Amino acid sequence: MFALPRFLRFLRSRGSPVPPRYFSGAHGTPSRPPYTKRLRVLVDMDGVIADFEGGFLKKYRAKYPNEPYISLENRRGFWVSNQYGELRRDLCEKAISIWESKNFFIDLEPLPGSVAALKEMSSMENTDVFICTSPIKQYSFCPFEKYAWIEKHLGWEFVEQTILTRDKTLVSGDLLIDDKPDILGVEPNPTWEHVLFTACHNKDLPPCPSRRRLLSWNS
Ligand SMILES: Cc1cn([C@H]2C[C@H](OP(=O)(O)O)[C@@H](CO)O2)c(=O)[nH]c1=O
Ligand SMILES: [Mg+2]
Repeated sequence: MFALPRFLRFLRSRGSPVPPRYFSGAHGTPSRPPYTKRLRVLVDMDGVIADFEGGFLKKYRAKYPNEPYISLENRRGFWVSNQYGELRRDLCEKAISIWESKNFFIDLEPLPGSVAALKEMSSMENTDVFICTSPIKQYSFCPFEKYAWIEKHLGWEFVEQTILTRDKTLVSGDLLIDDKPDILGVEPNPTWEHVLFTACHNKDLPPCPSRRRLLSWNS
């Protein structure tokens, strides 16, 4: 399990220079002097840099003060609406109404240390950082608010580095830092290695020796 400083050292070791013959452009001309392979890091948004779970619970409790709720400590399973539906069937729809509402995504707080960590990673030599996030299917507000959130908290440069997709397996990269335990799509062999970001809903999953975990953005 990585804490941030060790993770950053790991990134630096992955972004090491390689001989020119592996990375040349058309007709043997160097593609990007000084002949380095750049490390491409894809960073998920909700549950990794934006506090989806905390923002959900706050708005759910404000909208439904008399309904039961699940504390972050007791959250299990990726999909919030599934666990609320198990608590009581009609709570599934009530949960969905929260993230389908205007201002849900723009109002999310950044997760501690995430903004500084993204800026640090993107300033590292030979490292390209992209935000790779899935919008919800009800698209009235979410896609716009995700871009607006990124500009607000990370700056305009990161809007340029943003990929919105419902299928992350189609995006090429070296690493994907994501809180979802299973990232599936049409591509059975994505190019990236999935680093699981620890969140309230996945903290109790049994350790998986073949998958790295990043504990948090704080050292
Ligand atoms: C419905 C739901 C969505 N999400 C997030 C994940 C996706 O964003 P991201 O790819 O940035 O993690 C987005 C659409 O599903 O909403 C949750 O994290 N939990 C949920 O229960
Ligand atoms: Mg996520």
